Amino acid sequence: MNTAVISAQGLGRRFGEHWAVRQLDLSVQAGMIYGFLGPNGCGKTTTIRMLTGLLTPSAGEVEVLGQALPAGAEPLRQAIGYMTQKFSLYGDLTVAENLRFIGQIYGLSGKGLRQRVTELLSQYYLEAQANQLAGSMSGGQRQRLALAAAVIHRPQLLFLDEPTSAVDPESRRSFWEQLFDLSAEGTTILVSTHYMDEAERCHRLAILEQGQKRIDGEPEQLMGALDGRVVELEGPDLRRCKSTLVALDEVQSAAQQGTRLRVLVQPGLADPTATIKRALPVGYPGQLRLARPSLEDVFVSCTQGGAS
Ligand SMILES: Nc1ncnc2c1ncn2[C@@H]1O[C@H](COP(=O)(O)OP(=O)(O)OP(=O)(O)O)[C@@H](O)[C@H]1O
Repeated sequence: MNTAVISAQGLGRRFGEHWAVRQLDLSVQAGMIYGFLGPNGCGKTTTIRMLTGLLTPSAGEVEVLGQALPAGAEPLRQAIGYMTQKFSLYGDLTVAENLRFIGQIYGLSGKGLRQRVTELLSQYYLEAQANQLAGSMSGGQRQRLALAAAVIHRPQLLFLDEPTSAVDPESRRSFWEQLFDLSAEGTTILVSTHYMDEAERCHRLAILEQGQKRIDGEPEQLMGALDGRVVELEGPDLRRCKSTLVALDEVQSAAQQGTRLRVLVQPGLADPTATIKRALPVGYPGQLRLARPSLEDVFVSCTQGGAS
């Protein structure tokens, strides 16, 4: 895993006066599942559209699968798969007809096309729906069909733009199993999401906010870098504790999770639990302990804490 299939320097895109993506440097190695994590409007779709050659950058250099963009957009199109946020297949064609149609666009025909459609129907658990109109399927079935269509031509590189935003947790889990299967076969995957649990499944990820990359790395490393900075408080009156604690210079943020308050302290603090204890009312009966950092903590530490 040491060949960059996506490489960008200073990539940017402006709409009028507004920079939707700014100064983005990116390197995605072959075989990797690379995640873009960020809230709505942070520039995930705009970046993916530039990397697929569909949108011309306003600034920067970008090379995907050896093609400099936008010049190499046409040859690139045959080598990549792209699953957009919106269901873009034909609701009035059946599942099998949709796959045959997309297969033909990618130059498959005859026995090869029939075999590939049969294979995909089985692999993506769509055999029972083969003759059903795509428009009448459930969210999870549509999403499996969209993924099957995106990989019909066995692309080396697959772009998925918030692929699971409209499906239930069970469908999301099985969708990710399919992504790991594709990755194990050597497909490089770039996936955007605003779900922390999905981002944590990626080999590597970038956190985007307001069109800029705030941080990137392996999820475990990013979380490990916050060791010793997350304190969990369990006790009564957490709303009032929160307003007291966020007013401290030593505290970067605090967020309630059920019966607990997670407090992220500034880097370099010698004894975070003691600092927090001192700030709480004398005799406050709550429990304080250092907690294992989560990806949400990473997100809060490197952004303005905007809700995703
Ligand atoms: N064609 C366009 N014309 C003008 N502004 C645009 C256009 N496309 C995107 N933008 C703006 O660029 C910013 C980034 O949008 P983008 O769709 O890339 O974000 P996103 O992270 O994919 O969010 P979402 O998940 O909501 O699609 C937003 O402020 C959006 O309004």
